[in-house]
Amino acid sequence: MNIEILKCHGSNNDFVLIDEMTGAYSFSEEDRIMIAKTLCNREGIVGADGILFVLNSNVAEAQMRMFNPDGSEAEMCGNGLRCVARYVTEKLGKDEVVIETPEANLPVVKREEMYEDIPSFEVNIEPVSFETSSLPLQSPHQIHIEQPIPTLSKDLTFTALSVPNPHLITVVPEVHDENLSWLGKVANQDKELLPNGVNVSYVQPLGDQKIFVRTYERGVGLTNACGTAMSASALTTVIVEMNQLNEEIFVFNRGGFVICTALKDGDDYVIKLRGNATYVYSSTIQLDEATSEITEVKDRKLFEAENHAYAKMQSYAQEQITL
Ligand SMILES: N[C@@H](CCC[C@H](N)C(=O)O)C(=O)O
Repeated sequence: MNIEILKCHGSNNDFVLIDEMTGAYSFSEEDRIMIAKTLCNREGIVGADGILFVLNSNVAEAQMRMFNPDGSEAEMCGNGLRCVARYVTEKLGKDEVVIETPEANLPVVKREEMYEDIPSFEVNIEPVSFETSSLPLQSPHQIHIEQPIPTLSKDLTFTALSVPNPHLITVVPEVHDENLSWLGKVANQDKELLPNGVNVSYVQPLGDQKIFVRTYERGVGLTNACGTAMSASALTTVIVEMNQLNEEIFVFNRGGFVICTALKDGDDYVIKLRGNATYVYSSTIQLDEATSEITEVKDRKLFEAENHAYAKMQSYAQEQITL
């Protein structure tokens, strides 16, 4: 099969976007899983942290389905949603649209550039739940905020929340990649504790309304950034009174930065996630269904100017982390 792909990223959390609205595809669920495993493979020709399938919707301007490199489908993807937001708004010539996702129809809007020449979008991250049953997490607590999980760590405390994909957040004085990687693997192997797996994040405070977040993503491993994890982390720092509700929180990561604002509407929280949506290249690939191998890549078009602009933003972000 021939598939037109758009390689894109949010905070260097990179995706392959496939437009099923205009492309004459008729993918089965098995096809989508195979496509995710094949195209995300870092040892293959493309390599990515996930696939964004953009489909028609009966209730919104478009629908997003996100698949991890292991072929599992996620309830939500914050960085990916910004890329889909850009793709759909540009395609329809609008500044804001609603995107259907597995658990919510979410408003997305084009915003002023957060850095020179960086296309920037804001998306809603919701529904948010602190009920342990929403992840689910096997816990003696109905709400698990800054509590230990003895099978994961003797020293750390964790906050569990779904946004609506599942997250465990732990605030640490310093981020150690090896520890996080170990913790992420153990948490995702323990199906009694976390039957649906979990995204695990370390949050390092950097000052007033400023944090650094590193995430082990379910179905992927350590990534440069995870939009839902940064949103869940920002909200967690508000809940533990480290940062302020209704105020912008600058969230730095390995691939750049985003701006999160946690809001409360009655009893419900919602997080606004603002950040880049950058196109890397587009091309057409030929995928052999029998062998699941990419046999040809053609018409590769690199988005040189915006990649150059993003490199500048990333250098700025890395400077902020080390200040
Ligand atoms: N990188 C994404 C989250 C992708 C899904 C995640 N790995 C999961 O399985 O929940 C983001 O930007 O939110």
